Amino acid sequence: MSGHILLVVACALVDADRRVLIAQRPEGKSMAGLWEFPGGKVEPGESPEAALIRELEEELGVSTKTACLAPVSFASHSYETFHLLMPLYVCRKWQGQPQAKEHSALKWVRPQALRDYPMPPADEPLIAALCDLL
Ligand SMILES: Nc1nc2c([nH]c(=O)n2[C@H]2C[C@H](O)[C@@H](COP(=O)(O)OP(=O)(O)OP(=O)(O)O)O2)c(=O)[nH]1
Ligand SMILES: [Mg+2]
Repeated sequence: MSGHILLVVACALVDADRRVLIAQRPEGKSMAGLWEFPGGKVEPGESPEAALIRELEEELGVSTKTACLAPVSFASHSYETFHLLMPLYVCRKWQGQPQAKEHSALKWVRPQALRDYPMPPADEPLIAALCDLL
């Protein structure tokens, strides 16, 4: 374990068929090419829910509200330069059609198929939690 704790919030959007939205990290970013749950860093003075609502708007162009965000689990993982603490929420109700505004691709996948997509190491335990829930 090295460095500071980085607080990142992430969201599994779940559609009517119980599929989950994953997004591919673009070239030029760390872990480029890996598939992740949309989300990002919580800014100073921001609540996790407000940060997630902001990130969903910025990254996907969808809007939702705190009442539509349900906590599922969290990731706690040591990367080389920071320790990631990442609450994962599920959201089943939002407005707008998700668009890849900051990612190179989006994909709706069944929970059991998440294992077929390379994800950051921190996300591994979250897949099981989602499979249990959905
Ligand atoms: N959003 C997201 N980040 C993840 C996941 N798994 C994982 O290890 N991370 C890591 C990657 C990054 O080191 C960190 C935050 O992601 P990020 O750099 O895209 O943060 P951000 O959206 O605020 O983007 P930026 O403005 O800093 O570019 O969390 C995940 O499933 N979703
Ligand atoms: Mg992000």
